[in-house]
Amino acid sequence: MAQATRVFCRNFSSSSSRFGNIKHVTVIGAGLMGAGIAQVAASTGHQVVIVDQTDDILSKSKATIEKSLQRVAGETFIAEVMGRLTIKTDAAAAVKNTDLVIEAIVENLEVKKKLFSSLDKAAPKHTIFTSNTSSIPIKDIAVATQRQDRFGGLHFFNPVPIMKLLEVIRIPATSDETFDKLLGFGKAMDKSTVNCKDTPGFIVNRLLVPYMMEAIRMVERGEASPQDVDTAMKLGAGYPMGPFELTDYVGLDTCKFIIDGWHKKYPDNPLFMPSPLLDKLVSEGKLGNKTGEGFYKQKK
Ligand SMILES: CCCCCCCCCCCCC[C@H](O)CC(=O)SCCNC(=O)CCNC(=O)[C@H](O)C(C)(C)COP(=O)(O)OP(=O)(O)OC[C@H]1O[C@@H](n2cnc3c(N)ncnc32)[C@H](O)[C@@H]1OP(=O)(O)O
Ligand SMILES: NC(=O)c1ccc[n+]([C@@H]2O[C@H](COP(=O)([O-])OP(=O)(O)OC[C@H]3O[C@@H](n4cnc5c(N)ncnc54)[C@H](O)[C@@H]3O)[C@@H](O)[C@H]2O)c1
Repeated sequence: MAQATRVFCRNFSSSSSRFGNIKHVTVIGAGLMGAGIAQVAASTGHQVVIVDQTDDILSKSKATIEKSLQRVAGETFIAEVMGRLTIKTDAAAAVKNTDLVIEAIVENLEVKKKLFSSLDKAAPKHTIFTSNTSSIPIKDIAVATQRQDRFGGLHFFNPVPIMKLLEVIRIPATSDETFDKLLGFGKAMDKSTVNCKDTPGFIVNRLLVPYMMEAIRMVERGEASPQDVDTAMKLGAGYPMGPFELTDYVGLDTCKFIIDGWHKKYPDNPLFMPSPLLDKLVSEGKLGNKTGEGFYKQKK
C-alpha cells in the first residue's frame, strides 16, 4: 500500500488519547482548502463541523470529500470518516462546543475580522481560533477578538490530503499553551509542522510568491509562453507543477487577493506590483480549475 493510502486508512478513533485537548474541530469555509482540512481532520479521528454560507455549497463540499476519499480508502473507512463530519450554515451555533476553529474563507481581512468577532462571542472560553490565510498577518485578524492568547495561524497546503507540511504561526500574544496545542494538533493530523513567526507569507509563500510573480512577468514581457515556463520548471527544476499550472490549481482569484493585498501593504515593493495578465483573466471569470479555465482550459 502506498504512503498516501496508508495515512488515510489508519484506524483512528475519536476517543484516542493522541488528540490532547483538541477533539472537536470547526472548519469555516467549505471551498478548496476547507474541504481538504475537514477531510484530513475527520480521517484522523476528529469530530468535524464544516460551515459555509449555503446548504448547496456544503453539500457539494461533502460530495467532494467523499469522492476524494474514494481514491484512497475502502467503504468502511469512508463511512466512519463521513460519520464524523457534519455541516452547518450557522457559524455561531457550530462553535458552541468546539475546541478549535480553523477559518478557511475568502482571503479578505475585513470579512475574516467580521467572522471572528462574531465567533468570539459564541465560542467557549477554551476554544482556540486559527486562520488558514495565505498572506494576511495573523495579528491583524486576531485583533477582532478578545482571545489573542488563544489565537494562531494554521497554514495548510493544497491539496491538503497530500501535502505533508503545516505552518504553525504564533503572534506575540499567542500563549505557549496554545502554540503547543496547535503543534500537537498538527501531529494528530499527520502533518510535519514548522514553527513560523507572523511575517509576510510565513516561510513558503515568502519564497513562492516572488517566484510566481516573476514567472507571470516573463510571459508579460513576451520572453516565454506559460507552457514553456511550466515545462522548464518541471523538467529543469524538478517541481511537480509549473507556476501556471499551480496558479490554476490554487485559484486565480485567491492569487489576485494575495498579490493585491501585499501591493496595498507594500506599495513600493516591485515584487508585489499587480499583474495585468492575472487581472484580465480574473475579470473574465477565468479562475483556474474551479471554473474550468485559467491559464489553461481543463480537459473534460
Ligand atoms: C504564474 C502566475 C502567478 C500569479 C500570482 C501568484 C501569487 C502567489 C500565489 C501563491 C499561492 C499560495 C497558496 C497557498 O497559500 C499555499 C499553497 O498551498 S501553494 C500550493 C502547494 N501545492 C503544490 O505545490 C502542489 C504541487 N503539485 C503536486 O504536488 C502534484 O502535482 C499533486 C497535486 C500532488 C498531484 O500529483 P499527481 O502525481 O498528478 O497525483 P495523483 O493523482 O497521481 O496522486 C498522487 C498520490 O496522492 C494520492 N491522492 C490523490 N488524491 C488524494 C486524496 N484526495 N486524498 C488522499 N490521497 C490522494 C494518490 O492516490 C496518489 O497516491 P499513490 O497512488 O502514489 O499512493
Ligand atoms: N487555494 C489554495 O491553494 C490555498 C492554500 C492555502 C491557503 N489558502 C487560503 O485558504 C483560504 C480559503 O481559500 P480557498 O482556496 O479554499 O477558497 P475557496 O474560494 O475555494 O473557498 C472559500 C469558501 O469560503 C466561503 N465563505 C466566504 N465567506 C464566508 C463566511 N463569511 N462564512 C462562511 N463561509 C464563507 C465561500 O462560500 C467558499 O466556499 C484563503 O484564506 C486562502 O488564502 C488557499
